[in-house]
Amino acid sequence: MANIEKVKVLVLGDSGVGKTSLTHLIAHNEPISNPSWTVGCSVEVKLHEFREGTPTQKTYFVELWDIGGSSNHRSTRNVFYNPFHGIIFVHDLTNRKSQQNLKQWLAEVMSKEGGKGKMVYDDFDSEVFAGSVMLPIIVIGTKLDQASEKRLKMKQCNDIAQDWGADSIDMNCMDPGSLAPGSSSAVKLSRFFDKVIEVRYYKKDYTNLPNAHLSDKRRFPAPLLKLHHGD
Ligand SMILES: Nc1nc2c(ncn2[C@@H]2O[C@H](COP(=O)(O)OP(=O)(O)OP(=O)(O)O)[C@@H](O)[C@H]2O)c(=O)[nH]1
Repeated sequence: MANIEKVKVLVLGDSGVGKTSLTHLIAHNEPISNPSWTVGCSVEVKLHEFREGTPTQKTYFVELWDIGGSSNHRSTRNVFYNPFHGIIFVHDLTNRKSQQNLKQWLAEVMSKEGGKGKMVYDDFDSEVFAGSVMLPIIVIGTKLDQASEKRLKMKQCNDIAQDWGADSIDMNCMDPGSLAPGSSSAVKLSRFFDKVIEVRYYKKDYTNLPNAHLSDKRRFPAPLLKLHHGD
């Protein structure tokens, strides 16, 4: 176990959207009955089989950094942000505002004062790789069990994941079957973690990896965020 390499994934979204519930389900394969309000940050670890079922299969640790969503802690939580290798954006399907607020979460996590200067963020551009920092993301909508048909239709018309070109999952975090092995949600999540690991550990050889073409959305549905340094 000592030699297992790890990646760090941030879990971001408004307070109460279900980040702790989601993180627990991913890490333990079972729902949490009574999640407490996250103060600061809590970290869960998942063992992930990278490129499962292929000759190059390898085990990695995925650290899931569940960041407390309360706006009271906005000014201090940036200590948890860097460095990280991917982001799970979480919103509540019964609360449209929580989806819109993900833009602010994106801006918050990408703005870093000091050090190398203030970072700015571009629109998501899944076609751009070279010469930039690459960041895999995925958007997860929670409380599917409580969302009305009307709300889900509205979301389809105004879907932030689509706007960003990101992959997305809608799910009930209280249902242990939501991420059942082989389900489309589990496959999407597994591919997202694969992507995080590839960008983190295989970046130099990325263009030489088999099937490592952004246009191949079946293999790499998670988009990449292009970052650059601004003034
Ligand atoms: N029915 C239902 N309830 C959910 C779901 N996900 C989370 N909840 C409930 O929503 C409430 C808030 O969930 P948390 O996981 O604590 O939310 P959080 O985003 O971690 O909140 P903060 O710690 O304040 O940032 C809890 O009562 C959960 O049981 C879901 O998919 N379905």
